[in-house]
Amino acid sequence: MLPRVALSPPQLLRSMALSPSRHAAPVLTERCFVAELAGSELVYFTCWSGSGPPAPGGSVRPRGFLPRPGRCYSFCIDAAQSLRERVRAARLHKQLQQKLSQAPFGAGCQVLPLLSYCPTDAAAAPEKGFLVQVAQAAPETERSLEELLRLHLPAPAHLCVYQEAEDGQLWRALWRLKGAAEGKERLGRARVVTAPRPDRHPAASHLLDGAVFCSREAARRVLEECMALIPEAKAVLDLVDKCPDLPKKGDFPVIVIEGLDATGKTTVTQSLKDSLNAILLRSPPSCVSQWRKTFDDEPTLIRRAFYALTNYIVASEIAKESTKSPVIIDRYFHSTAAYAIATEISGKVSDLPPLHHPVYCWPKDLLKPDLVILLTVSPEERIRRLQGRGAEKTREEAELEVNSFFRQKVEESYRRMENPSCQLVDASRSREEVFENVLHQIKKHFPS
Ligand SMILES: Nc1nc2c(ncn2[C@@H]2O[C@H](COP(=O)(O)OP(=O)(O)OP(=O)(O)O)[C@@H](O)[C@H]2O)c(=O)[nH]1
Ligand SMILES: Nc1ncnc2c1ncn2[C@@H]1O[C@H](COP(=O)(O)OP(=O)(O)O)[C@@H](O)[C@H]1O
Repeated sequence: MLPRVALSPPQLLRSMALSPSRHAAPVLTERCFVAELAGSELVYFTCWSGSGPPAPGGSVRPRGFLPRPGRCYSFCIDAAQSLRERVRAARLHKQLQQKLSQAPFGAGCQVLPLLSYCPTDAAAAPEKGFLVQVAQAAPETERSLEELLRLHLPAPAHLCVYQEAEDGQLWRALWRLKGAAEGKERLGRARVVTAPRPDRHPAASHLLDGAVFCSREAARRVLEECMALIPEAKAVLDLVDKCPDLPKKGDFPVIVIEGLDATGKTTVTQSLKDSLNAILLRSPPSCVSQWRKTFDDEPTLIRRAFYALTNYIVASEIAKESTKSPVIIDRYFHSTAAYAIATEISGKVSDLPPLHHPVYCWPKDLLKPDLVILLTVSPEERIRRLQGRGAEKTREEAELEVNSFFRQKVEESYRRMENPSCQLVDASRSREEVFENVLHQIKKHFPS
């Protein structure tokens, strides 16, 4: 069983918006929340226990929140401070996500990502949790949820229950779950109102070194913390530690081909290898393939640290090979960053961090290629090719297929990458035309 994560009552009471006294001027709670509803719609809300009308922006009941006549629950896992606690909290969140996708929660429950954040302090780490919408309020579902929290969260665990009152208002009750035998105690009740949409997605300021790693050391520290939990972490670190720091690129051209799966990277890179008499590398490299499934099943913090470190392993190969011949790479840092950003930033393209955000910048200690080409095809053409290829999909590839909003966020994140940015090539044409267009980009970049 995973270690427990401390949920201090003050953080919960703070999110309960217990105003100092019922007659004090009503204030919005310190904590606000954002949930990703179906269709990647984000709903921002907070709780209000003041007696007067809520402040502007906090007076409307958030829509799409509570299925009628159903019920809604939520809980968050405290944003731990130390890296060790962050690793354990991330794995606990992943474990709870898996439990909530199984019976007895499966069919009648919609489990939505929830983020709790402090609107007045962007530096305060957001807390990840879940909003569980239940189509038909049923005591056994509530009991199962309470049991899940009692089992995995530190005692006393806390659960928020949302209900519609006779006046049509949405109310949230905060319950402290004591031991199974002692039942539970209601700590307070507050109205749920919309919260002002922040200028930036609450997760944006915590992407760096939480999902997109901007240094080998930052990624390395995460896997070091995992060694006691994931045996393969040590094997990956041993490989990384054999790689020189800051390997230098050789004199031959280093060209990366990027793009969503089935855009034609494998086809183009193979043709480039033959026509340029180049060495073809891939990220992640084959030497870590056997551990990929293990890390693909881990939460973002750990999974992205793994992919980031594999880029440093490839970098040492690039340094070596580019002294002898041109090097073509199938995926590199831009794939790692684009998938991490699109996974961590809920909502749509408009919710991504703005252009020139540091998360789109190349890590200073990662060997930089001369040219990055992004293959783009229409969604329809991509699906056609995927079906034609019949390849086994990663979970993200499956997600790309069903969730066009996720795909659009990955694509847009690729396009926002800087230093180097991506040169776009329309890859929806014939293999020959696409190859000609890629060669044209390369000749433009390397005139001599
Ligand atoms: N290479 C790479 N893949 C990632 C990363 N993060 C997530 N992925 C997932 O891994 C899939 C691609 O894995 P690859 O090993 O490149 O397999 P592939 O056959 O080359 O993928 P495609 O050719 O694009 O279909 C992506 O579609 C993502 O679902 C990353 O940092 N690097
Ligand atoms: N320009 C193209 N036109 C039509 N089909 C293509 C083209 N390029 C690749 N394909 C086919 O599409 C599928 C995916 O191509 P692949 O090179 O494996 O993409 P990726 O490596 O990006 O996943 C393969 O079946 C491939 O034969």
